[in-house]
Amino acid sequence: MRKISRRELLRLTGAGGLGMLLGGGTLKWLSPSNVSTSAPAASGMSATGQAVPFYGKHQSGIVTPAQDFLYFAAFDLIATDRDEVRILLQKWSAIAARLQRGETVGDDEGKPLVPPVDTGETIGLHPMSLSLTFGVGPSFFRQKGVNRFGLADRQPEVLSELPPFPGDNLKEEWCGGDICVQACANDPQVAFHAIRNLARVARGAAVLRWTQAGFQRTSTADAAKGTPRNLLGFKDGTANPDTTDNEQMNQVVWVQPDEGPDWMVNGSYMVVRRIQMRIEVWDRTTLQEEENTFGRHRESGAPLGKQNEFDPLDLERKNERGELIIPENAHVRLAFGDGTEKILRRSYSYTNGIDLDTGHLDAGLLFICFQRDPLKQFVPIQQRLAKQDALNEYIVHVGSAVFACLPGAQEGGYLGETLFA
Ligand SMILES: C=CC1=C(C)c2cc3[nH]c(cc4nc(cc5[nH]c(cc1n2)c(C)c5CCC(=O)O)C(CCC(=O)O)=C4C)c(C)c3C=C
Ligand SMILES: [Fe+2]
Repeated sequence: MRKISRRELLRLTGAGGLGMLLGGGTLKWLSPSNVSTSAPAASGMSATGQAVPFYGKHQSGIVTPAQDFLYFAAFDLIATDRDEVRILLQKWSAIAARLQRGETVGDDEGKPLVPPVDTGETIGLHPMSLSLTFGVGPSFFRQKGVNRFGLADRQPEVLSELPPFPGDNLKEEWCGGDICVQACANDPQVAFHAIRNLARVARGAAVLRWTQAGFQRTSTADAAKGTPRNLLGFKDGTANPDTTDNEQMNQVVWVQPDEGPDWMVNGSYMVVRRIQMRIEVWDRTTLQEEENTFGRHRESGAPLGKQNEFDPLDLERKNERGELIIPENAHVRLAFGDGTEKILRRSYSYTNGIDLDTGHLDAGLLFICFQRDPLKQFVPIQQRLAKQDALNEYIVHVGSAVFACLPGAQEGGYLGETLFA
């Protein structure tokens, strides 16, 4: 890892930025040996409170178990040269490793006359399985056609803006971003703290573009950790590929050595769609109509006509009147297609007060999925759904973004090292 000089750091952060946070002192926060552990000793820590390793072949937060809460942030770079971007990723990697261990950004002891290095709201808290997953969007490489950081020749062919889909009602304020950070944790304050502090140290290099908090039923509410339900009341995630099966994950999620670009091997592509639900309309719909919309039973999550949640879909089966049991326009039929396109979904519900246009609750799904190739996986599925899905009566896509999630970093290295090599 190339060391960051003090001059580089000060140029990047400005007098009021990290330079000040450091109190004119040393770059102590970057050193893993200088650890200010805010987390209590591991004894007595529940499984949900444990640390998820930051370093590894792949980034965490993709195939690692989904936590209860999400804080998602898309950033725009205001850095003007490539070194500033590299330094930002180096700083973020060092800090992310600390935060995932349950540590604060840095040691504040003995510096009463400067602002604390860390904002403090996680002092004394467990790591809470925090994972921080970083990705770069198409605009990271080219902004309005401009090769802004000299990295345009490294842009993956499959990392392009998603095509428009019928029915989209995308709002600028929920779209795009040069870099994303997906913070997931079993405590909302831990997830928020991570984004807040990453944004704080990015000062002078990147600014927040949009954020979205998300949640699902907590592991305390369902100790058995069954499939979570979305805000339409249905189990969501049943037919996901098995994240513990490496072979499946290599087929569906991880970029393989033969498909390039080389710097993305062991990374994955993330698609994010902010999907608003027309919950007032849904709440006036009969149970039968709801179940026909998804093609699954609400209570059990089983495919229509089957008993158990994990029974396979039978898309040919007809009732005594000769009608398909899972209707032609049911969500699962169209999402499954011919079974060749698979994605790993890792979505969270959101609520955002009231939609001022309609006076209704603003609630929905921050749909997040991972795949090796968004153009061959997400796009054809969404093309079928956008055209025909019975669910379209009850949802509208209002935000959209795509990111290349970097391969994992090795200890002593940083996220994006292969990209900047
Ligand atoms: C383009 C991809 C998908 C979008 C967008 C999407 C939106 C969306 N989905 C639900 C609820 C459910 N989806 C379910 C299954 C399912 N959905 C997708 C893809 C997208 N969904 C896939 C690939 C699948 C699996 C299909 C299969 O192989 O069987 C289900 C059923 C249970 C499950 O398997 O998870 C539900 C419920 C909502 C509410 C939504 C937008 C708001
Ligand atoms: Fe779905």
